[in-house]
Amino acid sequence: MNAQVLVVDADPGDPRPADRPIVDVAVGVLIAPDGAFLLTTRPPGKVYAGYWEFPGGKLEAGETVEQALRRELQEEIGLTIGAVHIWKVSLVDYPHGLVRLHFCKVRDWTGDLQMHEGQQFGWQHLPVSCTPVLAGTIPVLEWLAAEQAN
Ligand SMILES: Nc1nc2c([nH]c(=O)n2[C@H]2C[C@H](O)[C@@H](COP(=O)(O)OP(=O)(O)OP(=O)(O)O)O2)c(=O)[nH]1
Repeated sequence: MNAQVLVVDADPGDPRPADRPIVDVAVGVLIAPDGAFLLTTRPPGKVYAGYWEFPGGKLEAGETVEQALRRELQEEIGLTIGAVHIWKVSLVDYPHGLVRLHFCKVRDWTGDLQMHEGQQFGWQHLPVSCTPVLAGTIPVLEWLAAEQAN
């Protein structure tokens, strides 16, 4: 595995197989006109429940990243999104699986925000006030900070 993989909660006594399948995930970085971005908590019953992340979910068979993002944001938070700009892709090695995260910027949407899975949500600016943030999500905050510094 190359150096660009973020390894999370590694257990030296229980190495992970090198040939695990990669699970693709579409993630929405929803940015409001005032620059605030939406974070939500992982729902009860999921791995890392209660951790803060950007809304999104796994691609289903045959879906593009954009299609999956549209479906997930409708299902999870009740929003119909407009244009999707694929921004960054990262690979994260968790105990539960190896995921490839496709972070997409979204600046327009319609609908009322509804937490269909019992999540909490917050419109955040940097530095974020919510904690804990999911390990695979922390780099996004760094990318946003780097953009703001430019
Ligand atoms: N949505 C989202 N997932 C993230 C982020 N950062 C990060 O490492 N992940 C990881 C956590 C999970 O391993 C994976 C998302 O899988 P998930 O289980 O939440 O996806 P899903 O909603 O399709 O869930 P399900 O079908 O298993 O119910 O991506 C992020 O910012 N947002």
